[in-house]
Amino acid sequence: MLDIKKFSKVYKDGKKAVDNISLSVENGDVFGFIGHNGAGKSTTIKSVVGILDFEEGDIYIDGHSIKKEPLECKSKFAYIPDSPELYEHLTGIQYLNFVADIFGVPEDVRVKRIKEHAGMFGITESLGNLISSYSHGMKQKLAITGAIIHEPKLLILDEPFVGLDPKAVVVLKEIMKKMTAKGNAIFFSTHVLDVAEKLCNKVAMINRGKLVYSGTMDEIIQNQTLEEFFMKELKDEAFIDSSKN
Ligand SMILES: Nc1ncnc2c1ncn2[C@@H]1O[C@H](COP(=O)(O)OP(=O)(O)OP(=O)(O)O)[C@@H](O)[C@H]1O
Repeated sequence: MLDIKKFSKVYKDGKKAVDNISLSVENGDVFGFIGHNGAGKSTTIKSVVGILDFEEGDIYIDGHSIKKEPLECKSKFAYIPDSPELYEHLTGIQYLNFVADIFGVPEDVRVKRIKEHAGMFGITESLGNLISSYSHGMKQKLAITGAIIHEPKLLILDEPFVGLDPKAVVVLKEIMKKMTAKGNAIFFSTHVLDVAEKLCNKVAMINRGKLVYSGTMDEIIQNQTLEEFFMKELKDEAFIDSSKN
């Protein structure tokens, strides 16, 4: 569903933020992308969704290259950034109908999905209000409701659990599980390792732009927690670095 192949990203100032990473997300996967601050997660995600361009490697969504066939790719996935920027002058329901129109979601289907997901998040009564009056968490809930209105084959999220209240975290986890049970895939970055451990069947860890692990969660947590694995990987890296000096 998502194939990242030998992808590197160098920013204009010469900073190599991501260095030759490859990974594959398959149908039905809940794939967690973990790493410390500045490791390269958002850079990778923004390149996957076509916001950032890049020279080295390629990224395929359902077999289409984001570089060469961006429109085909964009019809298959939905992306929720860490701080969604929505059209503040629209009401919640106008925004949801706008997204549903873009993706050609039939009236009866969109009504059903809005009722279900806005209801789960508890924002139904606010849908008639302007988005400019929403709190940060409400905007996130609306962005998620909009993103899944066309049942994307691939849902891409950058730090989805930050800023959500505990009930919304439970709801989002439920939505993610339901999506993947239908054979769709999810790729998301997170610092919340205990959620990733419980939710993800696969995980990749990036450290200073390089991939240090990509594989199944089961392999990692045979005799340690994901947090222990994460700390060990970072410690090993620090040891290798200091041994060079
Ligand atoms: N526009 C930019 N120009 C130059 N360097 C950048 C730019 N954006 C990010 N970087 C650098 O690229 C590296 C990776 O940043 P990125 O935002 O991808 O990290 P991240 O893993 O998402 O971090 P966080 O967990 O803090 O969100 C960092 O060293 C960062 O300073």
